[in-house]
Amino acid sequence: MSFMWFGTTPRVNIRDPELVKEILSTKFGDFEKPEHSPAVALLATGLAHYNDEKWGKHRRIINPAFHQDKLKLMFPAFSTGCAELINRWKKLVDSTSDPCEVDVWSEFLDFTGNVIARTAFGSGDEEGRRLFHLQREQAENVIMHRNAVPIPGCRLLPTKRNLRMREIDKEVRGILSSIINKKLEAMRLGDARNDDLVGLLFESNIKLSQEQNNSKRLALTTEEVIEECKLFFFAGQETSSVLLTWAIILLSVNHDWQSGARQEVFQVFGDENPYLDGLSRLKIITMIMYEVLRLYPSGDLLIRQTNKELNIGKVTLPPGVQLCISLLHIHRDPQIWGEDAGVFKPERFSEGIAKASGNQVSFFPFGWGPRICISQSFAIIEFKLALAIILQNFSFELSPTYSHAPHTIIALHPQHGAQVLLHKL
Ligand code: HEM
Repeated sequence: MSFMWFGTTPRVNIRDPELVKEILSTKFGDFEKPEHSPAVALLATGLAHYNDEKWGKHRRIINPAFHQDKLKLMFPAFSTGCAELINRWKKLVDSTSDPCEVDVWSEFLDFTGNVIARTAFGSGDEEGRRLFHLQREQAENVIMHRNAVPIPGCRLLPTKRNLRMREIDKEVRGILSSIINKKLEAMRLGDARNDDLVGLLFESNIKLSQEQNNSKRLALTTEEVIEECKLFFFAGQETSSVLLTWAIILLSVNHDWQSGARQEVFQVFGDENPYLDGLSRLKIITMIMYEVLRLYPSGDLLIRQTNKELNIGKVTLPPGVQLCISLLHIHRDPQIWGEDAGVFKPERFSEGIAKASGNQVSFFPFGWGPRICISQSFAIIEFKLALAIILQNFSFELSPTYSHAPHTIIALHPQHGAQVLLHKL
């Protein structure tokens, strides 16, 4: 445990798996996620109203969106997104020379954004696509905001960027309100689909209201549903695109693993389009995914803030202290993973996560405990499907223009892009 200051906030760095377990599994109310800065809040404040005090044990009932049966309904949206990606890459290779250089980072941002747009609002929904572009622009503005020299009150000034951020927020809210109202009307007429996120949110919202004294009032207000939808864009796009990006980079330099994974995909699916049930039979791809998430966890830092005086290990902390859990440090700690902790070795996971991590909380790319990622299954299916289809259609190697510079801006990005050379199979 080490101490530091973050501005005026005291911070404690946590590296010990036992303490990680203690902090992440502590019952609701002892810790909260710290509030977002106002700039990030414009992008998504959903996390703020995952307020434990307000939602208590019901907090997760509003998010059943990614249960296995619901994922089946969403699978066509994943497949359509993948087909579009592959067709675009094929055209690119055909229109240039083979091999063709592609920056997979920006490609995967588009892909995961499209998947979220479809799974959130229904296939081919233009409003979903518009939202995705607006939220993407908003994310870029937030990043520039975070990189700017912090001058107190500067966010309130009517600068070009500040005005644009508010304009985007207004348009996003307008589109989401219209989608939500259309859904409500469809539900009233008994004509609502429940295979997209908004439909599922409403379904669980009504269920929760019924559980709460059979009240007719919906548990979530429209405003809260709007924030929920914004959060899904924010939480679901960057993380998944980062995972696919690092996987392609690592497989570009580990050709034996790339060929092994391709062989496995052909064994399970042949030339057929991958289907949901078959994805769970992809053992090598699962090992690769875990090893990528170990070395390049999409979100590399989890933060909690003490709500009251608490004993953490042997130390008593006052309220208001931030606890920073660095996934990067723990995932790469040689004392836990051995001297080759920094080396890509998917075989570590050949007997599962518990064996690889020595039965301790030393591998937790999706978080751990009560606030674990609600969309873990969604993200895993999206990853396996996309990688399987890419491997069926292309081989790839690192481009000479690629320079390895992982850096954290919200998620662990490749700073200068992720250029690879694609060969059509
Ligand atoms: C590779 C993909 C992903 C990774 C590595 C990932 C990782 C994480 C982690 C580490 C947390 C816990 C944060 C904490 O404890 O402070 C989290 C929470 C969350 N994730 Fe994901 N995530 C991924 C994909 C997604 C997707 C696709 C969505 C939505 C469609 C999503 C929605 C959320 C939400 C809403 C939370 C907040 C849960 C809460 O606070 O209770 N994530 N994710």
